[in-house]
Amino acid sequence: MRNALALQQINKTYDHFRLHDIDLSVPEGQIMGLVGVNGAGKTTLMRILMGLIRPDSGNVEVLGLPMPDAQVAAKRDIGFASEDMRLYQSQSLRWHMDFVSSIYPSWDEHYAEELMKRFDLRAEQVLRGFSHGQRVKAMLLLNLARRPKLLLLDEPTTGLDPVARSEVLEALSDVLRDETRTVMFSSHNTHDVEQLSDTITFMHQGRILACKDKESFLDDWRRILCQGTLSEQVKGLPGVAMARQNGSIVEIKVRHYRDDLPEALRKEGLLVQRVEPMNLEDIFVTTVRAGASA
Ligand SMILES: Nc1ncnc2c1ncn2[C@@H]1O[C@H](COP(=O)(O)OP(=O)(O)OP(=O)(O)O)[C@@H](O)[C@H]1O
Repeated sequence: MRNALALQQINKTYDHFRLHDIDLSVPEGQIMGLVGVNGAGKTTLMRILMGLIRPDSGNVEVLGLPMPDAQVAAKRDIGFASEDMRLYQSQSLRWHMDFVSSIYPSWDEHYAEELMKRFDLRAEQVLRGFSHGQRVKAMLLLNLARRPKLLLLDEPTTGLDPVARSEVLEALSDVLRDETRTVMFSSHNTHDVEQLSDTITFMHQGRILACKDKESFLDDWRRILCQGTLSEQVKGLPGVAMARQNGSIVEIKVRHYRDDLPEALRKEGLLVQRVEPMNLEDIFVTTVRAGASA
């Protein structure tokens, strides 16, 4: 399968931040969710993919074209929605739709009308009067109706109420049905990401901590509850990412869980009471706090 985007050994340094040796690729037709806390570097990565920022080193290829050098050609087939993209406040949604359709021959008016109904937007309304949620939906409509080969969505669900969020997530999952379209979207919210993504990437402090499909994350991690006293030896057992004493209970979170771990814990004087799966949010938070790869 061909890659829709590929980043190789990307570095970018700002005064107080650095993207470190980013290697990341997304095959055509896949949905990649990029999860990271504030300041992780998600927007910087997306801007590099769009050719808006030139990395200090490394190679960027988007839809088979080198970026930023071929950005004019590549952008014909990329949709990019981010909060800081400005719409014209004094113009209506219809004006924006006409404007975008005049530039992009791939504009699908039928799909645009369908999205307008689904998002409950009015074409004649002037953007100044739009709420935050309506603005996000308008931005998505303008990008989705172009039917780009690659969609880059920077935090499309941030700041939306629960209803608007589910409408946006539904529209995005419809995009999934088209196997020729690739989507990369960023979020703080693991729930949104796990609903939509084939592959999930954890990013923190400018580094990729992990990149795999959801099932692999869930298979790998376990939370173990034991009775007893936590020792340094337990913290040093293979795979232990977090261990803490809570009264008489010891809680342990483990990556690369192996069936022989309960026996190793018993040898350290702990009485294992429960071994349970972890959800993606817990895995993400534990990974970030452990500061290691998942
Ligand atoms: N042009 C710039 N000059 C200096 N520093 C920058 C610049 N752009 C981004 N940064 C810094 O890079 C870091 C990563 O920012 P970025 O916006 O990529 O993170 P993010 O993961 O998208 O965060 P958020 O979730 O808050 O949007 C931040 O510390 C930010 O201050």
